[in-house]
Amino acid sequence: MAVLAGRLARRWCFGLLRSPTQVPALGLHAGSPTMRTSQKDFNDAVSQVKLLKEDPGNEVKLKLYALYKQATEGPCNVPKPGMLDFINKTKWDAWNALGSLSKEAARQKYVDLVSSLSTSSKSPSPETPAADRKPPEGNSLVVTSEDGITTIRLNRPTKKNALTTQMYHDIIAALQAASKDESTITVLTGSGDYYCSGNDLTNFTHLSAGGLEEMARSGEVLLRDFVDCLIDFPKPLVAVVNGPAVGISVTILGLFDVVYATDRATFHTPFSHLGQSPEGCSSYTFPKIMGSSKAAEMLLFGKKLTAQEACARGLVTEVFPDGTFQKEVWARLKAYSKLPPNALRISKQIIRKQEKEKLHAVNAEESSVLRERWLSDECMNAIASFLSRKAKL
Ligand SMILES: CCCCCCCCCCC/C=C/C(=O)SCCNC(=O)CCNC(=O)[C@H](O)C(C)(C)COP(=O)(O)OP(=O)(O)OC[C@H]1O[C@@H](n2cnc3c(N)ncnc32)[C@H](O)[C@@H]1OP(=O)(O)O
Repeated sequence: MAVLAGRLARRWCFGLLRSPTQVPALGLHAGSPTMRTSQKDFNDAVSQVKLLKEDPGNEVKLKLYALYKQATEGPCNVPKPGMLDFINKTKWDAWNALGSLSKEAARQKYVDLVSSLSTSSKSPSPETPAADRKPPEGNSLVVTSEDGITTIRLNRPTKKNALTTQMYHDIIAALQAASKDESTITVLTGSGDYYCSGNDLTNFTHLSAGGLEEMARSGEVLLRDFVDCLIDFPKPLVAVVNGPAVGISVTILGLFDVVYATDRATFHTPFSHLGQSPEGCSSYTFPKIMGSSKAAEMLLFGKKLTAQEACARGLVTEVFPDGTFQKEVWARLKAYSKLPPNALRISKQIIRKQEKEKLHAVNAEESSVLRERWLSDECMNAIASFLSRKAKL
């Protein structure tokens, strides 16, 4: 019963706002600085929300929800939902945060907010440069093969390429195909300004009938399969880090053969902030790559590294100026892809062979520890906090 995060979010915010039965008759007057907002203004704003051309995003939808409740029912007067009821708890928090704001003031704020959205969500004019338009969220993963290079591109730029559960499955499938195709080198990269913002935190809202325990169990299996696939990948694996990288997109870098980064990239793993623990074999590869105290600074305290710092620590192979990043990196990879594929394969095998067994054991342990973490109060509170946009990591 996995439900995509966006659809879920849309359903819970817009669903509530769309029901006409939820627009009861209010008193006629509310205040703007000089004029009062009428019931009609408010009702019109409620109708306008349904006609918005662009999804205004979860943060705005949450504000609209809270203001609507405050405007129609007054201060939050229902019991706080349980800790595991992420979505209703997030909504309750937003409504409750409005405190004793009067119905009139809430109505006014609602109307103002909708009016600002209606102005900003007008379709872009034909003159809008293509680069300023957001590409549609169609294929979250794009796989291409050219010049001896198979490229797996994370393609959810509006969500900073956060990894949905479907994307983990798709990456596994893409890696399996790439390991057998004609290409010499395989590349992982991102679309837009981010490389990847890590695990999509809304993955945690996809509760099946088995509840939280079942979600954590299937999360453990998926994580282990995903990382196993990287450990066993037989060809040179290159990360082309086109922007900031967070969480699992950073931890798995220790399993890549080469990591090229733009100087705009940053690297951080905010596991403690999220009540979680390291994965991607980073509990083993990071201390080995950069020494235990530097690894601890990243894995325990979530220290964010610049690309240059990550390079100095050995996590990144080379940093390129952002302006020439794509050109230089792809030119180099094209040259490397002309090397004899079998020699590359065999050399990689020799380099990695000694480690494989250890890496699989580390992966299994990290995944199992994470399963427990996902069920902890610390983790659940952190996810709820992200979903209610209280925290930016
Ligand atoms: C038990 C089930 C699990 C199943 C899967 C198992 C697989 C294994 C999991 C392994 C464990 C992995 C751990 C990690 O990766 S931990 C790291 C998780 N990532 C984060 O904590 C980053 C959270 N995001 C942010 O802090 C910021 O968004 C960021 C700094 C990345 C960017 O900030 P900025 O202000 O520039 O942009 P916005 O915040 O406005 O972001 C734009 C929209 O993108 C959405 N977004 C971004 N990152 C994520 C994310 N990680 N998950 C979900 N959504 C994300 C953000 O909400 C915005 O959306 P809206 O426009 O709709 O508001």
